[in-house]
Amino acid sequence: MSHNTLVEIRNLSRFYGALQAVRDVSFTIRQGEVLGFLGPNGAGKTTTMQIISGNLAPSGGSVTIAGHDLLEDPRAAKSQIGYLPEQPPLYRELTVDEYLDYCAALNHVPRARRVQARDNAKERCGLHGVGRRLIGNLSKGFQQRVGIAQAIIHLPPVVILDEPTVGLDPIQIREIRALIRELGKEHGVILSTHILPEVQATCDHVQIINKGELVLNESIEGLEHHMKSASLTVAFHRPPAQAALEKLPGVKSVRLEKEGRMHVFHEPEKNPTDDILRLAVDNNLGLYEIRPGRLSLEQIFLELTTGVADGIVNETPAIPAELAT
Ligand SMILES: Nc1ncnc2c1ncn2[C@@H]1O[C@H](COP(=O)(O)OP(=O)(O)OP(=O)(O)O)[C@@H](O)[C@H]1O
Repeated sequence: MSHNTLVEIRNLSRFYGALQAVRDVSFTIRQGEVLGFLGPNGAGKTTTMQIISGNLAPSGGSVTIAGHDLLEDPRAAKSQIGYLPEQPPLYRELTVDEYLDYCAALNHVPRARRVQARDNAKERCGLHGVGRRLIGNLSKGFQQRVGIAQAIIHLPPVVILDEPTVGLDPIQIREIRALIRELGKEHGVILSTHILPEVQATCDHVQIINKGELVLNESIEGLEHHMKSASLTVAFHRPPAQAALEKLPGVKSVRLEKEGRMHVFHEPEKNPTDDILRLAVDNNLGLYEIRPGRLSLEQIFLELTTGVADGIVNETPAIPAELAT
């Protein structure tokens, strides 16, 4: 484990009866990194988060948190983690201060340091001024801040946030994302979400899980590269059969558009431009346009999780309303 690796997951798996919800998943998180964990419903995100946070036993594999093996030394490993589950564990009848004091005690913050820990967490989460309010009377955005404050009250190196912006309005979403970026400066953060722009707005690294398997593990820069380099738009006066392009090395799929135009999706490491030019010249296809396409994260997500990249975009990707919240 390198000196700034905070979480190391090796060959993690989890069965629910016959269903394998997580399959041989391995990854690491370093200090100062916000990792976006993406996947469609039922992909295995929550199961993975619950295992890493020590709330669910894996069927196989290992989890090491800040040097502590979660299975061999669960108490030490869990003390290094702050966890905001999908349903924040809030007591609506307590005030914010009462609740955070309780969480500090639960996380073994020494009694003499609890007030300082509480004030520090409130400060970082923008909760000053609401310490005496009942949690049940706060807006959803403020309740979510309280949920994040309980996750960081003991200053854990690793913070795990499961869908932290679900149900918030756009202003609250923006504030919580800014808070997550802020947390990422000091902690290693795992952010589970199915909101794609959230990953682009807050994360340094992105992972996509599908049917329990990791299908993408990339830095945001790597993803940008993938977005730019994984497709070509080509147009012919006398278009070839789709199958002729699909046969070229590196080509994954071809989509027909109007006026002899086609989108060619290819392996990122195997650009078929030369082969397409040769095919066009050898067969007199009247090639009049060839240029790199650009995929949106949504298209990469769809391609990896359903095998279909639906359409191609120009430099400003269009994101459907339900994903763009
Ligand atoms: N306690 C359980 N018992 C049986 N099956 C479960 C249990 N929890 C989850 N599953 C199944 O395991 C798979 C992965 O579920 P999980 O909740 O980890 O996915 P997810 O990616 O978090 O989905 P979502 O985005 O819908 O929350 C799903 O098929 C789900 O139905």
